[in-house]
Amino acid sequence: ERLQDVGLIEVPEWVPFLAARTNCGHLDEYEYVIVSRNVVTPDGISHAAVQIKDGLIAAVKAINGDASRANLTHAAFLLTGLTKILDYGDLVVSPGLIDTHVHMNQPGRSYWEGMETATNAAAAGGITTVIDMPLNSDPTTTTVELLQKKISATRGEIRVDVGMWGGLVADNAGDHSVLQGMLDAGALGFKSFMVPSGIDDFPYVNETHIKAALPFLKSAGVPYYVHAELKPSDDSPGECSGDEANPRMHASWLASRPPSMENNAIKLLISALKADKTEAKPGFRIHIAHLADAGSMADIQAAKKKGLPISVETCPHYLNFASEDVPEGATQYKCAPPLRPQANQEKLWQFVTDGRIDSVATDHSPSPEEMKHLEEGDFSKAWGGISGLQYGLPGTWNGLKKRGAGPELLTKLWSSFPAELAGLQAKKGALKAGLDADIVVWDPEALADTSIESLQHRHKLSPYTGLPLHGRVAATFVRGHQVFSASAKKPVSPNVCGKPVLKHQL
Ligand SMILES: NC(=O)NC(NC(N)=O)C(=O)[O-]
Ligand SMILES: [Zn+2]
Ligand SMILES: [Zn+2]
Repeated sequence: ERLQDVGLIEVPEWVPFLAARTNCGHLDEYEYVIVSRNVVTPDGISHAAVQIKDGLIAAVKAINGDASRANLTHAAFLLTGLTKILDYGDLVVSPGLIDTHVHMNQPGRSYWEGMETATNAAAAGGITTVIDMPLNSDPTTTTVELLQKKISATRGEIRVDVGMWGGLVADNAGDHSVLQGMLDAGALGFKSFMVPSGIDDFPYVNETHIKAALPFLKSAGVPYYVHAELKPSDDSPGECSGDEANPRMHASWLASRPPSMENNAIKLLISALKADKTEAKPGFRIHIAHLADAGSMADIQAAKKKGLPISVETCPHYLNFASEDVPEGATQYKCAPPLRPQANQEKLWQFVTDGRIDSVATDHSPSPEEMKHLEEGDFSKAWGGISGLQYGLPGTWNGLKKRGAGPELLTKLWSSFPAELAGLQAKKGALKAGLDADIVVWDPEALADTSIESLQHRHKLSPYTGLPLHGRVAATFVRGHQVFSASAKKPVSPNVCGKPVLKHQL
């Protein structure tokens, strides 16, 4: 009888037969309905029933007529004939978030974070797919063999789906067979640094390397993710003076990484793009990681206007914290590029709300607390990286809400654009029939739980702790598996419901 049921549902041919018949997570059912008055569909927000079967979205059915709060369950039953109905009332039901910039640090540095704790945090934060950076695992992910090590490391660990970026470094930039090998093994695209990364086996690339790699990346039709900061030129201010020489002040760290470092790197990337005449296949773009300097937006915007394939992300920490407000010695706020002044932050918000910034990602880059040197509070010694994976949704929504934007913008920034960036759009990033049932249910009016008790990260030092941010996650579903439910006794399901997301399986 079940086999016949499967035949009734129209799903694309690539969907494996009986994909998710065994269930994982908090729910026993493999076929059920999620209903709410605020479902974010590609056509806007509506009263709708999302029908889920075998891990996929079988249908999204609009509820016409009486969709009063009390009638939702009944309306969903009439529309679908199913009796397992999760009625979320007025909560927002939207595509799960895709965090394209995460350092999980496994294999090799699981004591910095690890896949289990990272994906637990993702589940609690409404993130259904994490794309892992090729560093700070040890070894880094710069060859086929090393990528395979990382794919193997997911086994028995991951609570949400996990994709991987390959590392494009000085050694392999010109070796297209190595790069192609990583794509064949499942990498979704490549990541480079243009400054020292803090990890010895992840050397940064220069203009020559970038020019050597571009023809390959363009013809392969894969994204090139870049940490865009260039070392200051000889005539830049360099050493800081006066108060700023105090290494316990964030201002000292800020002064050592001026906006010109970002701007020079971005200019170099744009000129390399202009110079390269290889035809770009769809899927190729340069994606500027973690833009902190709002002043660089003019160059990015001009390049976009010329039709160059370039996009840009920022991170919740640049949107929520400003340099002036960082307490003395509070190295949990240290990241690169650094948090910039308040005036810059407001401009970033403007670019997020007007659509000029394409995506938001956490750049979760945690380390053991000792590496933050909190007792000395020395910004020059502390590991650069902010721990914020669990707070991507509230860290973005809180400011969107304040500025009058709706959940559709959150979905664009965190689900639909990231899916397209990583080439996942045939499977993820929207609530529509045939896609994976990756869903987050959240309360836009309630404050997120930012207590240490509910924090899933391995290390609990995070600048978000205790911050009042709107956007409380109620439930998270990965391919139909309910991996998080705020109302469950143990909200994060202990089951390993995630799968690696590999390019050849898309
Ligand atoms: N090695 C890192 O994790 N670096 C990261 N560190 C930050 N952002 O401070 C990054 O993405 O640049
Ligand atoms: Zn970076
Ligand atoms: Zn990063």
